[in-house]
Amino acid sequence: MQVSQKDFEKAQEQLKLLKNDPGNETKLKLYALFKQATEGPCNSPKPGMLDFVKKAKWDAWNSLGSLSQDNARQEYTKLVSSLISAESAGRKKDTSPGESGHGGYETLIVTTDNNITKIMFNRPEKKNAINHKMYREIINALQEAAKDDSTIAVFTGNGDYYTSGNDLNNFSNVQPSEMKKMAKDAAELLKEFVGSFIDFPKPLIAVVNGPAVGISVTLLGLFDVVYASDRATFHTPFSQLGQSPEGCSSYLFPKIMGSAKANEILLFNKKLTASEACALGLVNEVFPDSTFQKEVWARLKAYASLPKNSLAVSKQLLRNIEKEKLHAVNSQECEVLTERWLSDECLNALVTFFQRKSKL
Ligand SMILES: CCC/C=C/C(=O)SCCNC(=O)CCNC(=O)[C@H](O)C(C)(C)COP(=O)([O-])OP(=O)([O-])OC[C@H]1O[C@@H](n2cnc3c(N)ncnc32)[C@H](O)[C@@H]1OP(=O)([O-])[O-]
Repeated sequence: MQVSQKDFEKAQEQLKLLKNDPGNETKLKLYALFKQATEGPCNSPKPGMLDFVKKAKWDAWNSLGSLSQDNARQEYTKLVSSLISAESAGRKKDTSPGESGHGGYETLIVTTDNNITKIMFNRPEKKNAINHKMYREIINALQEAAKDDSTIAVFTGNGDYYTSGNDLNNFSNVQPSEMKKMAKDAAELLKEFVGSFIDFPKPLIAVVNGPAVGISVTLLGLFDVVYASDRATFHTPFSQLGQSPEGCSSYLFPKIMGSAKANEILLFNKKLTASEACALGLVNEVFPDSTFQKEVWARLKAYASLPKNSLAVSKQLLRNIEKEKLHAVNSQECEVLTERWLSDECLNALVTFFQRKSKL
């Protein structure tokens, strides 16, 4: 997209019409892009350490390096336009007073409040099963949360389930001639999906409000903290479904809980109670369901008031040691699954589910 000087000036006018404060980080970004667009790379002397505001502005501008004035104009205009559309999308109906809703999601409720971006699975009538749309929306929500003003991001489920994992309808209505393509596309989506958890730059917390199945369990190894209600259970019925582990669990579960315990869970479908998952190190702490929400959100509010940048750099230090390995594991798991999805074992398990002969 080529942005003219006129578009750039229009964006400056539009910015004045914003009703909500976009937050310091976004304001610094806008400042830096504006300076780069109008004056080119940072050319002023570095302010003293104690001149916090000037230093933050200088750092933001300087961080743009040799970005061209054209590109800076373009990025500035794009950022303003995204702020305007987010504001005009308005607050979602499901938000409480004080929460700002992120519009445009069908399968999730995404809100930001008290420096916490909450991403809530929202298909309660289907036990929050993750259909293709939800995979895509989660990837988008994580991208948004990485850039927004929140300090931490939290996943939870609406209704009685956390989530029942992959929506098995993702595999239905596929013509035999399209099976290979379906498996390849699904593996690509899964790789991108898990990759967005591996790369997420801020502390990521799971508030497991009820039973969790399949991929929603394996992904927990990629979260920084996991809190669970005592109603929650953790089940990865991969063999039963003719499938194989994903979410980097083939590497992270043995690391978290030791091979023997991981084998029972990942090979033999062992379903864990919340207290078992806690004893194995997959869950940090279990709360009685009656006080779960109150206790957990009070704690998260306190975490989210800690210095945001310090938390982000610390999270990244911890994650970066393993990032490459995790991406490699993710690729391999997706490759194996591509084959599994074409196997008779997997097809038979799906037929069984849809015939309602057995439930897990
Ligand atoms: C891609 C990456 C690899 C990922 C692997 C995994 O995640 S492996 C793990 C994959 N996950 C599984 O294998 C879990 C499969 N699901 C189950 O075994 C059971 O539904 C249950 C135990 C979760 C809840 O039993 P319950 O008797 O309490 O409730 P209910 O059964 O009456 O459910 C209400 C409605 O929701 C529907 N629905 C729920 N979950 C799914 C789903 N995942 N899919 C589709 N639909 C699902 C259900 O059909 C029903 O729809 P209806 O009839 O109203 O149109």
